[in-house]
Amino acid sequence: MDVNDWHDPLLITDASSQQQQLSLSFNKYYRFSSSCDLGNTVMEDSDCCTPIKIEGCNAGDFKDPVAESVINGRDVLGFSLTSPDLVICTGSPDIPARSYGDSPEFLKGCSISLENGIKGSEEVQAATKLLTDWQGSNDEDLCLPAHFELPSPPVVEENSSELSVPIISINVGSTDCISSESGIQFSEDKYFCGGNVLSTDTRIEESICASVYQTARVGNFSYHFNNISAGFYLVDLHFVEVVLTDGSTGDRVFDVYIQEHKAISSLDIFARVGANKPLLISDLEAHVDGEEGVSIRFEGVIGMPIVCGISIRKHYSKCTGECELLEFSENSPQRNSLEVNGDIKADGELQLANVSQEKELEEVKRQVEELKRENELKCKECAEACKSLKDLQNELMRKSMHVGSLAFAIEGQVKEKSKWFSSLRDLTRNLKILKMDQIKVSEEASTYKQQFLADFADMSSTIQSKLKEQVELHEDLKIKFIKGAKEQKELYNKVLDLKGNIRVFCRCRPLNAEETAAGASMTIDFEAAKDGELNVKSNGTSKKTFKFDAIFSPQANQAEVFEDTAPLATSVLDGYNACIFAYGQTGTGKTFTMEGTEESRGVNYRTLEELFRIIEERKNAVCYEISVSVLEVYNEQIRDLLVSGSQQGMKRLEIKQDGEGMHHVPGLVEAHVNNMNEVWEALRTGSNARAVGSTNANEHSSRSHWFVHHNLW
Ligand SMILES: Nc1ncnc2c1ncn2[C@@H]1O[C@H](COP(=O)(O)OP(=O)(O)OP(=O)(O)O)[C@@H](O)[C@H]1O
Repeated sequence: MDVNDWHDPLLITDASSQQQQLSLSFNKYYRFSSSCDLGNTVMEDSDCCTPIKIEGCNAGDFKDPVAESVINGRDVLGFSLTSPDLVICTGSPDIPARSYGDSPEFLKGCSISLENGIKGSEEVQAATKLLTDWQGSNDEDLCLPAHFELPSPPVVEENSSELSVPIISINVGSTDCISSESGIQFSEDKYFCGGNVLSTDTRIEESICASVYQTARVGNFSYHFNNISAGFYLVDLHFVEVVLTDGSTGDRVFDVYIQEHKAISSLDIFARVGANKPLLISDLEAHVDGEEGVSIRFEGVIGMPIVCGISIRKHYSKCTGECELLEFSENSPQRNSLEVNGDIKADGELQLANVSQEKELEEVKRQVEELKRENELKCKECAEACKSLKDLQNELMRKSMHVGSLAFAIEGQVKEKSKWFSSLRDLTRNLKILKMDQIKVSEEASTYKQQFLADFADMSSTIQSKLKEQVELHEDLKIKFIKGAKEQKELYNKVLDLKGNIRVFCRCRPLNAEETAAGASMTIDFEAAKDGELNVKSNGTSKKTFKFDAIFSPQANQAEVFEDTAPLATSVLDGYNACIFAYGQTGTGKTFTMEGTEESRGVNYRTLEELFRIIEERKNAVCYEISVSVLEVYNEQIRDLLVSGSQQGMKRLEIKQDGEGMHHVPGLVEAHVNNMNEVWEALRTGSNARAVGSTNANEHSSRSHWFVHHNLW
């Protein structure tokens, strides 16, 4: 805002808001551009979305209140927020802009009226009006109130007896001299400067002289009567509105200046008497000092001035006053004039009148001083009021901005809410659909359940009968299986019996490095050994023949050797006793054949593997418990190899024979095993406890007989 941009009274109103309306009236206001920057918000014309009412202007005067910055000579300010509050600012229709000017000093004349119930004090308003009038008169000195507010001009009766005979009367706009019914002579139009002549056929019959009102002068013009001598005069002006007869109030408004002092302010003939009605404004004072004559100037405010007749009369009462003041100046023209008038008063009376007038003058001066002080006081009050107005205005702006932002926020919330409502509605609808589906599904489920229960009962009875059949079949099969297995076992063992209870195999190890180095060679004919006959050759001829169940050549591996002993594992699990042992000279390969190496396991390990495989295979039918005992016969003594070294020899072990002819060693440790690892652990414990030594034929020769006994239950 620019503080210097003070203007006409300002009215702020919000015609659209349903809320409390706020209207402010100022004698001045800040001028904004059509785009107002308020804080961070730039309000453009296009932002004006609120219907706007500008008080004091006709609705059709303009469409865009901001774009129309001047209406009928008044400045108009408009701005609007998108908030529901406010805001429109316009110039007051009552006071013309040019009456005030743009002076910042006019701040003193600020008056405030808050139409929402807050009003400025009457004193402030009165002072404001007074100041306004003073400023409007453009007179720095105090003037009579009649100068700044036009009093209702008298509509003089045409036959008024108070009117004295004019010294000059002009029939304005006419070249004819006419005489009125009252005898006044209106001469032809002269003494004018500017304007145009207007004539009409309309006769204003009710006037003192209808012909006077049939011609007129229109425009900005003036009259100068320079043949009038010094003195006091009264001027009568004849008006009639014969042109804008269909117009309205405010179509033609003008001022009249006599001797360049405003004598009539904002005269609106139509407003006073309407159209085609005579209007006589009389007794307008004119004082002629010297040879200047009388000048009358007409100046338009709205439209062009118009006048039909002018009369100038002598102001006798003023002339009398002059004579009173000039009583001792015997040779003066004034005295002569007073003498002519024959109205000179006695000396005493004149002195009394003089004293009385001096007192009146003093009183008037005192009142003027008092009014000046009061004026200053009121000005201060006005300044304070204006400051609070400014604060209020700022507060109002701030509130408006706040309201605007709240409105935005609310709008956002409302949108969000409506979105949520619509989502909720959709969800509710979906929920209803789902509930209906659920009911439908429940009904179907109930139907299916009943159907299923019925079917289930049928199926259950069917299954039970089938199961019963299967159980019976199973039992039958089981009996048959057991029977078959028994038969198979018997047949199998019969086969073993047929093969012989004791079977002897011969395995020949390959020549070792020493033997090869010593030039030794094989003396066995292994081609012939395929049939179980072992020929020992000497010097190329067969020297002796041995018969075995099978003969394994040096090329036979551990798996081939185990193949012929594997069936014994099945026999053992079928309840037969079996014994596998190796016999032979030292270094011939007994340990290798029975134990083997980690890479090439021997008969022991492989037989145990086979045992546990069959146990796993039969676990659903038979439950086996396995224990392992390891003993050594060394120097014709029995040693328990699963007993720790410190306990060795504490108990003497012997081989006993029971009543059934079975041999056993009472007190021998039996280690219960569940898998191959536990068995192998027991065997390794026993192996480590064996008595070993070296012989000429074997570096790690076993010096004992080692038995591994497996008990099965
Ligand atoms: N079939 C074979 N193939 C290869 N090497 C073998 C074979 N049989 C035995 N050997 C080797 O011969 C050597 C002697 O074998 P092993 O210790 O088994 O004889 P042994 O009969 O147990 O001797 P001892 O009665 O003195 O304990 C070992 O080094 C062994 O690896």
